[in-house]
Amino acid sequence: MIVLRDLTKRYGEKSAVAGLSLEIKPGQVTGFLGPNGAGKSTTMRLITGLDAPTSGTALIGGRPYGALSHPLREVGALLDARSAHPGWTARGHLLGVARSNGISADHVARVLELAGLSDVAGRRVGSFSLGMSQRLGIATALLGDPGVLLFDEPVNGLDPDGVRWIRELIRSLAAEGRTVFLSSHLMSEMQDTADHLVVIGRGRLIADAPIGDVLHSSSRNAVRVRTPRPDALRRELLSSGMTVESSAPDEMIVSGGSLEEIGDLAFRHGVPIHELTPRRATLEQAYMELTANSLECGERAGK
Ligand SMILES: Nc1ncnc2c1ncn2[C@@H]1O[C@H](COP(=O)(O)OP(=O)(O)OP(=O)(O)O)[C@@H](O)[C@H]1O
Repeated sequence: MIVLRDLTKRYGEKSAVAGLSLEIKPGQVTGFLGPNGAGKSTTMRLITGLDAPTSGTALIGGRPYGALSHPLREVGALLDARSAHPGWTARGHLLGVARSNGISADHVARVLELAGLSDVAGRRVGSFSLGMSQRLGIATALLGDPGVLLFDEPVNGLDPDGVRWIRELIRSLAAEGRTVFLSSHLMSEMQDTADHLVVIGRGRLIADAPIGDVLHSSSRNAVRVRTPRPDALRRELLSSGMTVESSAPDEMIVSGGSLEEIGDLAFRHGVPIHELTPRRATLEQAYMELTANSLECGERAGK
């Protein structure tokens, strides 16, 4: 479990993270979203002790990173894929990290295998593609078999096979009961991977909710209706306060009412229905609405 309490980081006049309080729970994948510059990487750096907060706390299993006696056994992080020294081999890099963290060398072969790097373990890291470097970063994060994992843009540079591999790995790590905190700008990937979402903007919390709730709250959820009497149905839908958009002569997209409400209304007025299909909002649509609103609020608050 990761607990943030009023976490704040200022760089000069600028607040990169501004009073963030939340709990990132074990046994699920928590997706971390926000526009460029929202403060995601800074938050991850504060959690992993790479930067010190201006005020507030970031706790892993109840303690700040600096108080962990064997940090890599408690928290693994992929924050910068190119952080390994280019002159080392992949195996040499992992052995060095294992040694300095009191982790048995046996774990090196295990994570090389897990990350699909066994065949290139003797190659210098400097010759690695971005995708191979991402895999090495993930192997390093998993080296101490930690209960808490942070991944900042882990699919960056991976090919479609690699993207699927990391999605399945991340899901299995959460299924094992670990705390997994994942940032990505790829909304479709996040929609497939995360159980819970934390959205921030300008360093402040915008949403902290199960992904289903975030999707459900979008105004882009609608119902597609086909009827041979569109004018009659439109009149009744509009007078019930719903919004109607025509998509074809006999077809309309209705928002502001559930499938059941629309079906019942049509039945009451004797309008035949040929199709009634829910049109679910995508995470991208829900996210755009959430972050657009936050910008408006931020601008209003700044006036
Ligand atoms: N070392 C630093 N010195 C000064 N400002 C910084 C520093 N690190 C981050 N910032 C600023 O803090 C804000 C948050 O940056 P951060 O990198 O955490 O955002 P992010 O959400 O990770 O963005 P992205 O999606 O682009 O990676 C930005 O305005 C950034 O310019």
